[in-house]
Amino acid sequence: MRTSYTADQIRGAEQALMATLPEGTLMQRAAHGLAAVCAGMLGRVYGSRVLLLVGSGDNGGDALYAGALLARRGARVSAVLAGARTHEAGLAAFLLAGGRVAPDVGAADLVVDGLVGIGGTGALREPYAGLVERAGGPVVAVDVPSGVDASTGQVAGAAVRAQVTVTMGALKSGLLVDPGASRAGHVELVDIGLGPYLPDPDLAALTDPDVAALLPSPGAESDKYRRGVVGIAAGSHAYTGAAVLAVGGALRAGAGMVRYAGPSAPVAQVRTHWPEAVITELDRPSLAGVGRVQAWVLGPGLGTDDWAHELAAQVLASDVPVLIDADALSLVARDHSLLFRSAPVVLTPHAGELSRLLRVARERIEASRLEFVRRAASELNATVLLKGSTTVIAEADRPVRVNLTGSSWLATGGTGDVLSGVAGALLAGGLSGYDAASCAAYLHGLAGTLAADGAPLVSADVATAIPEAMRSLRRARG
Ligand SMILES: NC(=O)C1=CN([C@@H]2O[C@H](COP(=O)(O)OP(=O)(O)OC[C@H]3O[C@@H](n4cnc5c(N)ncnc54)[C@H](OP(=O)(O)O)[C@@H]3O)[C@@H](O)[C@H]2O)[C@@H](O)CC1
Ligand SMILES: [K+]
Repeated sequence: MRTSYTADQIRGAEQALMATLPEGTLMQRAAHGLAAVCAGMLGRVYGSRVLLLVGSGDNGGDALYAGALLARRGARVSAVLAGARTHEAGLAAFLLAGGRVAPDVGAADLVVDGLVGIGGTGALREPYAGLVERAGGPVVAVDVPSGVDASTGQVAGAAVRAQVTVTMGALKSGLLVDPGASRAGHVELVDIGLGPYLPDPDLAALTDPDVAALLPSPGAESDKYRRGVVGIAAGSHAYTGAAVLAVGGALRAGAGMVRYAGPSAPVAQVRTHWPEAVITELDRPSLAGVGRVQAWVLGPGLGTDDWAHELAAQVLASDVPVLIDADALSLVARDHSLLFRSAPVVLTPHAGELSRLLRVARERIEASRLEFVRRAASELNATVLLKGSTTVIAEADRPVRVNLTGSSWLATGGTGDVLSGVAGALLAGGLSGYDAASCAAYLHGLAGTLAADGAPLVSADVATAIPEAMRSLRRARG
């Protein structure tokens, strides 16, 4: 499990640790870690040109001490002092090591962004914003890319786009969530001894062994019912493919059995593609005769007419967990009373769907994914998986989970339907909504990477690659 923290949480831990150590120790640890990463990026330190962008706080101090270490190894290091004041001891060490102060940015083999760290607030002010825009060359950001909110990943104006971010003590949440995450590049963590002082994390991200340990696997006693029966209420005369893809996702993710219920057109398609599914053709929106399931997937391609509303109401009146996706999210956005139930609900919106559910502009959601996924989980009393450039999963009183797998090739029609089916299989297999949603996002991202392998994919390929993704996790676990 990887964990991350807000700026305030980091500050609290740093203060507690600092109280046990001689003054300046932490900054020295930070600077040594930073200089080592810079040296690695430069390859040959001697004779290389390094430019430090130095702000008024301790983030600038880290950069100056690291610059001093590089200067002592023969780098030509210059520093633009951008703040109204500069870390005094850091500047003295830098000048003593042969560093020089420059009036403005110039050509460099490496730029070190020490403008602001966890003390930054709001959009970068001048002269910082201009420096960020003028500086050329590969950038290593100190602690967080300047202009990215360390706690939320929000970017309010100009912001550094780093190749590498060297972060001190623990990950900051803004490095895991877009738009901040895509500004951070590769993140290197420098251990400064903060571990014992950190509180419960703000965010958590599952890794291969976590997901391998959570996934249900059949034992000697298993049969199709014990492994979990998933019901899929999806598809319509207009949209048949969504039903095929959701059923495929559920089957490939290891459902003991999939029961599909829908009208004749998608039934014909599902029957052709998935002889494994047990099918009920519906001539009216009723679940009578569909049989017992352990979880429902509701919504892909369902439509939003009265027929769809009635079927959704019946599914949601059941006493098993329900995953609500796509058209069913629109139905719920129009009629929140559909969500009044005691069994678990998992919602899987993208930003546009969440904007309808919360009645908040889509742009605001995209700029502030953490805030709105948390709000949705608490207001709608559900597990909420917000899809997008960073997929995040929220449930009341739990750390938000951030999904770290995925490929840009997954941004294609139908992949969400596969994700619903995968999550439905995991719910039926007994995972909680929180674990089912997080593991489904992880497997789906991994399967997307395997299926794409650097080239376009279609959504059916993602379902096909789910077993390979599971095998790769289990191999990693040994
Ligand atoms: N504490 C520790 O133990 C350790 C800390 N460490 C390091 O210290 C960093 C935190 O240092 P910090 O607290 O001095 O804050 P920091 O981010 O450097 O700058 C804050 C100043 O920036 C300014 N400013 C703010 N927003 C702005 C904006 N939008 N646009 C322009 N300017 C803006 C504002 O200054 P003002 O403008 O008011 O003069 C504010 O006072 C941390 O990230 C890590 O790198 C490590 O060495 C490990 C040990
Ligand atoms: K920085």
